[in-house]
Amino acid sequence: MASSVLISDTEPWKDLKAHVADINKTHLRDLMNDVKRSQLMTNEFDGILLDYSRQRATPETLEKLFKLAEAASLKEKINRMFGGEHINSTENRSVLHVALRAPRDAVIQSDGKNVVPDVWEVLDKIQKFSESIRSGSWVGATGKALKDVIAVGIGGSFLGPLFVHTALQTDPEAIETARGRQLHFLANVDPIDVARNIAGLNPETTLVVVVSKTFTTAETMLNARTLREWISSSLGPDAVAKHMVAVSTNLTLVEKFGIDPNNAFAFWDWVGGRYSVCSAVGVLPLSLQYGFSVVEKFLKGASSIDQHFCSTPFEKNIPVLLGLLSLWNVSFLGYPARAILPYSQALEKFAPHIQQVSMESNGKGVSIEGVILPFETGEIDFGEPGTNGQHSFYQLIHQGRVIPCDFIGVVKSQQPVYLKGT
Ligand SMILES: O=P(O)(O)OC[C@H]1O[C@H](O)[C@H](O)[C@@H](O)[C@@H]1O
Repeated sequence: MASSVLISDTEPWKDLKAHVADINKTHLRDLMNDVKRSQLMTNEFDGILLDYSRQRATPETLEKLFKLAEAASLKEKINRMFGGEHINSTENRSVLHVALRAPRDAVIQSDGKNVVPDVWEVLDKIQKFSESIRSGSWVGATGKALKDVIAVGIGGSFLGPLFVHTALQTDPEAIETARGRQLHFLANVDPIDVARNIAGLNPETTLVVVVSKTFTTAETMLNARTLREWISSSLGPDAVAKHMVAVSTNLTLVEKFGIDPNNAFAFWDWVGGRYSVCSAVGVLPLSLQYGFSVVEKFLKGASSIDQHFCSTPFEKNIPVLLGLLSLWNVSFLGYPARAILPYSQALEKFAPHIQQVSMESNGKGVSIEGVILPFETGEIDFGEPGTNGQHSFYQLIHQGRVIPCDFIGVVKSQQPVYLKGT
């Protein structure tokens, strides 16, 4: 497809537009009676089962969506991303968050350089540093071990790490490795958030991690200055070196702020802030709380789905299927919202994380060439764990508007409780 042609001007798009009328004649009840269709519309990878049989779509819809993906050169675009090409055209940068979780021996190039050794240099540094804090070999200004951590950051420097922390909190292995430690997140510029975070904490035993890709974000810098004052007014200005570290791509500003560059953990401009949870942004605070080996498992899981996304044919490719179905719902069927409904309290912060990842990326009013789009894009994501949401907004979903829902179930709970006789 020539880059100046809008996707909505292609034949596969027009074909899907016409197909909407066919789907409008069907009822989900009848679609679900078609056993073969239901079997076709499931897919499994690495313990994840995707069942999309309850979408308002048929195998024919899928065929048409795959043709649209072809017209959009989706496969080539995926290859270009993994190949380190500058697909972030507005900033002229590679988009390589996948390199953050690549195995040590992988080769991923950006601007003619393999970036994987740089990634592992920082991961090794995090492992060493977090072990020294956790073991008590690194102590604070008054000689006490640092058992509590406040991670200061907002947006992508907050939501991903908070999501993973919330998910790990009730994992049996992570409970053991986090014993005696606390991890807090300070994001809001409202001083109430500072007050809540430091309540009950002692600066003598607290480590502050300032997390900011740019190191200029107003909220984060104000909160960082507030905590610097909290530490230095209680322990003296020299204590800052022992009690504050940073994660950033802007190491010059980190040093200017007064943090020892040896205690700064780098990442790179080819990591979009909202996709940075697998960089030091997430790995440092989470390793301090749970130990590096627990966090490494998270990186391995992310790497596994990267491989799946990169190499699996679209018919079986879970991220591609989810993306195409979202496009179908939003831009063809006209459903603007999507509810994310995990039936697991551990996934409580999943919807806010996806909100940023999806809504800060998609839903633009113009094409990548700046041409105004004649159709709606991007979904409004919201969600709550079930069953809480059932007693709140499900009423509207049942009886009011049509809202496509992603139900997420877990087969084996982190915390199984079986009450006899129920
Ligand atoms: O990590 P920082 O540079 O402090 O940025 C924090 C956030 O700032 C802005 O809101 C950007 O739109 C977000 O994508 C980013 O995550």
